[in-house]
Parts: sequence; structure tokens; C-alpha cells
Amino acid sequence: MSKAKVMESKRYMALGLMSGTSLDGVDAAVIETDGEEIFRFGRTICIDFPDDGGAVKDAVKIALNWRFNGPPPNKLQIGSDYIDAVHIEAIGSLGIENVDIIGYHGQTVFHQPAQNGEKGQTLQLGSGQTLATKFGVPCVYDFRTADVKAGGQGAPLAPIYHQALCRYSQLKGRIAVVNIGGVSNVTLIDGNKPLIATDCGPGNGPLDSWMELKGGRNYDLAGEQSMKGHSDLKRIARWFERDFFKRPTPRSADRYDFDVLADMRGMSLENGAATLASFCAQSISRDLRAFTPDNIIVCGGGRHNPAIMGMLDMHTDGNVLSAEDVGWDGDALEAQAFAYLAVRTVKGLPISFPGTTGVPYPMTGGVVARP
Ligand SMILES: Nc1ncnc2c1ncn2[C@@H]1O[C@H](COP(=O)(O)OP(=O)(O)OP(=O)(O)O)[C@@H](O)[C@H]1O
Ligand SMILES: CC(=O)N[C@H]1[C@@H]2OC[C@@H](O2)[C@@H](O)[C@@H]1O[C@H](C)C(=O)O
Repeated sequence: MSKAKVMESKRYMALGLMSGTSLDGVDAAVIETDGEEIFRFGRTICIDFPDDGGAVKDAVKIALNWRFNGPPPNKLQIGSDYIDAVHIEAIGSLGIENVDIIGYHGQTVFHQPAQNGEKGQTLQLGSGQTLATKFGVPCVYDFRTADVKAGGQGAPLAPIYHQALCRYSQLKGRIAVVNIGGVSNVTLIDGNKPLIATDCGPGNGPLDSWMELKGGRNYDLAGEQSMKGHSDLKRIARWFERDFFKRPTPRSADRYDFDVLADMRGMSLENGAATLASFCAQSISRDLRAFTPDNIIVCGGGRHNPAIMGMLDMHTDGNVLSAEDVGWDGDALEAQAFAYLAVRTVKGLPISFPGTTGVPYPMTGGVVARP
């Protein structure tokens, strides 16, 4: 076999790290992959942000004030160091043994995608160099900047991994992979046809904020409150008038695009929760309508909310499944995706596509830090 061929087929044990928009903690997962196919799933771990993630919330506020106007505020470094420390702890708990490469998403603290012909800005806190040096393996980070600089939305990036998962599980037909995290997003897969993807709208983000405001807890455990209430369809129709929903797909969102709480005064805890669960489900179903999937596979924390799952079922024709129904790990999937994307990056393979982020051609991305 030629040297080039050996290089091409090199398999990596890749460790991916993702801290999502919910500001709750860090997921880490190991997979074996050559950047095209998945060969094996390895260990996973999820750790909570210490001190309720206060330093991350502060960093988000600082970034939202700054908005890339002028030099980065020094105080962002405090958030970045905190993010590095939590990820180092996650890797420490998971174990670095046999790991060839790390994919470090970092914490998104600001994300403004391209709009009306203007390029966007995106910032994920976290130093790939710190992790590469600490653990002695290459670390790929800053996955979204190249896409945004090329006029793309900078997200979602998981679609190419969703397609690899479908191949791994030998799933046939038209498949929608839905992620319901703080924000929701979908990948539409039809064999090897070009990928289509977009962020759909709110995931659990507004519901979490509502629960914190009215329910005194972080989220609606098992959809208990959402299941008890009635949705206010008029309010939802009003929320769909927002700019985000008028933008063409693919579009990407920031959790703060769906800040509807000011329009919920007077609602009971249960009715508010039901309305936000329905807002989430309906925003997803709108982006599935034209594709008519046979199967809709749901990952992310929202799959644990039966109100969201039930409403998704009601508003779509496809078969609504949970990631676990097809043998996937719905909590570790995003971390696995960044392990996969890290390997694609070192191999020079594209990670975003015209149909997934709106870039003009398939694009590589990510920065490689070496130990
Ligand atoms: N048992 C549960 N019952 C109800 N909801 C749950 C449950 N577990 C998790 N969730 C919801 O899922 C959210 C976390 O989802 P997830 O971890 O997928 O988000 P994330 O990865 O931070 O977000 P994103 O994908 O937008 O980056 C929680 O904030 C909560 O709303
Ligand atoms: C800017 C950013 O961090 N976006 C995240 C977020 O979380 C869900 C959704 O919004 C998705 O667009 C993206 O993450 C996933 C992993 C992605 O890029 O595919």
C-alpha cells in the first residue's frame, strides 16, 4: 500500500468536548474514526460547571456588551481560563489514555451569523494550545470562525457527523436528525445527497429561563409542568413573526434570539411551560415540512421532555424516535461530533457545506494546536 493510502486511512482515537448553549456543563466523548467513518464509540462523561457556571454567565454578558467593537475586554480571559479548567477536569475524569487528538469546541459566548450581506462574528472561549500542552496531543479548536469569515452561518457543524452516524447504523430513507439543546437544529439526510441543515429556533433555552423565573428550578424535569398546561397559540403565532424566522435557511441562532419572557406576563407556570414546549416543537416542525422525513431522530436534552416529544409527533408526519431508539447516545452526540470534526480538520476534509451553513463551497475549518 502506498504511503499516501496509509495516511488516508489512518484511524484516530479522538476525544471531543462540547459545552453547549444551556450553560450547564461539559460533555466529553471518545470515538474511533478516520474522519469519514465511525469505527467505535468509546467512553463518555458529563460534568457540571462548578459554582453554577457563574464565570461563564459573566463572560457571556461581557461578550454581549463588547460585540467585537474594539479590542477584546481583558475580563474575557477570566471566562476563558475557567472554561479551560473545567475541560481539563473533564479530560482528567475521562482519561487521556490512547487518545490521539482532542476536538475542543469551547464555550460560545457570542454568535452573530452573517445577515443581509454582512459577515458575522462568533467567539468560542477556550485555549486549544493550553489543552494540547497539558495533555501532549494535538488539539483542534475554533471550529466556527473560518466558516463565518467566508460568509457562512458558523453553525450547525454537526451535520456531517449525523450523516456518518446514519451510515454507521445503516439507516435508510429520509432522515431528520434533530438536536434539542438550548437552541434546536436539524440535519436532513437522504443517503449521499448533499446535506441540508439549519438551526430551527428555540430548544429548551426559553423554557429553562421560564422555569428559573417562575418555578425556582433550572429546567422542567421530565416535562412535568409543560405536560400540565395549555399552549397559547396566539402568543406562539406572534413569536413566529420575529426576524429569525423570516431569515432563509440555513440560518443559525443565538440562545438570546428567542427571549420571549417579556411577552409572557400573567401566564401560569404550567401554561407558560406548555406554550414554550410547543414553540420549540413547532419551530422544528416548520423546518421539516418541505423535506417530509420518514424518521425523525431526536438527540439533546429536549428528548427527555415528553411534552416537546409529543408535540413534535403531533406537528410532523414522520416517525419520532429518540437517539437511543437507534443505538446512539443522545447526550454524548455533540461531543462525539467535535471529536469527528477534529479528525476531519487534521486531514484537511471539509466540515461545513453550502447546504448546512450557507458557505459558497465545502469548507475546512478549525485551528490545530500542537503540544
Ligand atoms: N430529564 C430531563 N427532563 C426535561 N428536560 C431535560 C432533562 N434533561 C435535560 N433536559 C433539558 O435539556 C437541556 C440541556 O440540553 P443539552 O445538554 O442538549 O443542551 P446543550 O448541549 O447545552 O445545548 P446546545 O445543543 O444548544 O448547545 C436542559 O437545560 C433541560 O432543559
Ligand atoms: C454558535 C453555536 O455554538 N451554536 C451551537 C448551538 O447549539 C445548538 C445549535 O446552537 C448549533 O447551531 C450549534 O451547535 C451544534 C453542536 C452544531 O454546530 O451542530
